[in-house]
Amino acid sequence: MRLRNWLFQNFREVSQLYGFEEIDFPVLESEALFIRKAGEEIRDQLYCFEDRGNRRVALRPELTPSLARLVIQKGKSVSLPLKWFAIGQCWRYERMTRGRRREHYQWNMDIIGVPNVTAEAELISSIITFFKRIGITSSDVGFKVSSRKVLQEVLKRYSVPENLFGRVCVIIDKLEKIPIDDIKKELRSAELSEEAVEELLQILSVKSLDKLEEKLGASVEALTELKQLFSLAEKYGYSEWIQFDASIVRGLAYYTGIVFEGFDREGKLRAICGGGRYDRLLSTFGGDDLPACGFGFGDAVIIELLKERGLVPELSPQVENIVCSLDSDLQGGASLVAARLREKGKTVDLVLENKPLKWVFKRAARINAQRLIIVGSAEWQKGMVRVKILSSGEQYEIKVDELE
Ligand SMILES: Nc1ccc(Br)nc1
Repeated sequence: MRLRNWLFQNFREVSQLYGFEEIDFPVLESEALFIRKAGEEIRDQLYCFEDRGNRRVALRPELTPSLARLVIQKGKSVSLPLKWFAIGQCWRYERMTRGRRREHYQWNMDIIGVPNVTAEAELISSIITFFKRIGITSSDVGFKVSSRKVLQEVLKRYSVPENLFGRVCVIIDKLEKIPIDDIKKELRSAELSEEAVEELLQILSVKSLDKLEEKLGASVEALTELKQLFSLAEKYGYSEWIQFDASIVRGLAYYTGIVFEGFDREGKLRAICGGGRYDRLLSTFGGDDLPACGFGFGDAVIIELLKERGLVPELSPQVENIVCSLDSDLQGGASLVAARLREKGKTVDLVLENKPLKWVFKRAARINAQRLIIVGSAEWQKGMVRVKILSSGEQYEIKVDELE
């Protein structure tokens, strides 16, 4: 819990550093919010059920659909751009045999109402700021960046219907996760011609913007946007963190433009975070479309990375005072001393039972108390208590009123 609080504190401080407002949504939503027909894993693993009102509901697997619903609900009552962040528990339903977690926490930052790539550049910058705060450098982690407009351009040239776009992206996202022949089979089952499949896989292997320009031509929007993003990255000073990689499409069907994911350069871990532009999501829920982009950053892989790099912080419990009485009829005195110290904002662990001093010293060490305050009858008669500084062993008597 201390490690989680430390992580979330950093999420929050970075979000506030970038001027984002915190929001939250219900963990339980209508199942319909997450029903998409693009064959996504997030759909297959939906933690859904029927509630006592016979409603189909689900524990949210991600936060973005709830954010979209909230933007629509707020409608004209909020002024754009919206810069919102949330840290929320998300769920999936997997068989326990897989031994994987069913719940995790995700930090999300989203910018609603900004159509140009300055929004994506800002989001990537915020994640890099987070990494730097916790000691992760560009030699530990990088970002693979691409745009789904690359795929869209290819599909258009092979007249693949628009409504297949999300599904094709979800299939492509499985590259390097399932055999290439299965990818080809799934693409063919999505009615892509043999030629379209080959051209698609060809373009996905492109690793430089120059090469992409050779393939697609300089005027293609995908290219101009990516060039803008890389030029902004240079101004932010984070060029060494990002690289173009056409194979990055991300596995969520609703992305429509720039997509990015944070990866560990040693290649041992799954993606650390990911996000992108989703300009068409609001209309899928009956709202008017607004330009939108955002990312999700889970609390699991980052902890594995910190462990790999020996960067997990030492977060021992810390309390300033432990207060005890030497006999049960002085328990009230101990409570009074504790109350006085707490009124002054001092943290106190009050021993609540009549325990021998040996037990108190053990507990003081376990909770890392700085000071032991003993209420004993002799001192109490004089309105005093005995104080022991646990690090130095120094001890002295002091009037209760002078305690601070
Ligand atoms: N979407 C999702 C939810 C929960 C976990 Br654990 N992983 C992914």
